[in-house]
Amino acid sequence: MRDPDGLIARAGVRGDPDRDQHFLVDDRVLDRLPTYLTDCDPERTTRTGTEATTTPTETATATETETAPDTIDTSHLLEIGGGTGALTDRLLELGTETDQVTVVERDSELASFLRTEFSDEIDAGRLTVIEGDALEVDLPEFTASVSNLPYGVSSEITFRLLPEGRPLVLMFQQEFAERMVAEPGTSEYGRLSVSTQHYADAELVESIPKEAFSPPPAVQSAVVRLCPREPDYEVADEDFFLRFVKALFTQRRKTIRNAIRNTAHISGLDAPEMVVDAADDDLLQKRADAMAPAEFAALAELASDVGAPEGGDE
Ligand SMILES: C[S@@+](CC[C@H](N)C(=O)[O-])C[C@H]1O[C@@H](n2cnc3c(N)ncnc32)[C@H](O)[C@@H]1O
Repeated sequence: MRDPDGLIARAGVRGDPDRDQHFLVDDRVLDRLPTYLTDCDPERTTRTGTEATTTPTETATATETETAPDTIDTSHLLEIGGGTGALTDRLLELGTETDQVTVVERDSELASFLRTEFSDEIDAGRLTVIEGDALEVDLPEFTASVSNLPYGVSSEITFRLLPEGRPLVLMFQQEFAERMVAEPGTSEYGRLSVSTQHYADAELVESIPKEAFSPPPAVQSAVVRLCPREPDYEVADEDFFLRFVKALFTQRRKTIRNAIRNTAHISGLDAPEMVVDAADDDLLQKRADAMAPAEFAALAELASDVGAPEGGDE
């Protein structure tokens, strides 16, 4: 296993916080990160649409004809933000000789170092280094991702990965991680919680002190495990649902009744008053931060039916 301080020394770099460069230097944390993947239930990680099983009958049929996987598929791991390769090294160790890792790194000096440091693994076809912005490059068909994300774009990257329906173990700033996993009725609960949990079961599995990084970030970090699954509600128009949730949380201190009326320009609702007339009175008296995801979904379906949402910008 490569020593993280040795990698930084060989790369001849100092992490630049202005470019989201905080390299993990704690071996124990590096060792633990990939292990968190294994706690996702492989039988439930079927969110990518075509494979999803929705009824008991369909599930029974599927298990008769296919063998359900008993472990998470780590045959192609994706890492966003490779840095000097300390985590890349652990991900390569996790797989067999035929498994692959793809790492995306925006910094050309670091990408070049990764190509030199891991030339054997690249030659063996086990590692691909993509130099570029993780928000723009084409991503491979990965089976899972473990990444210490660049915090400046962690939200955008996460919502690029989540719809892919793969198990993810991602490092965030602590406060962001707490908002992702928050439950209704808490001060951390908001649009980020509902949007995240629409795609996956989200769990904060470990807080990481600043000293685990070089250079240390300004705030504590946290690891979130995201196990993909279908939500326990149905929405016909996912884009509208997410836009509607975003709209209602812009008025989190108002009742849902007033929030629906005040945010039609965000949600795209054509007839907000018709939605208010049709919705349940108890629900309309709630505030957004007390609404469970399934309640947002039911309201979004009603709004789709009676309020005629039009396309809008995310
Ligand atoms: C927090 S560091 C993690 C480095 C390494 N994985 C580790 O754990 O030590 C984030 C890395 O992402 C890179 N990065 C920053 N913005 C990026 C982007 N938009 N796309 C891809 N990589 C990015 C940085 O250069 C840095 O190497």
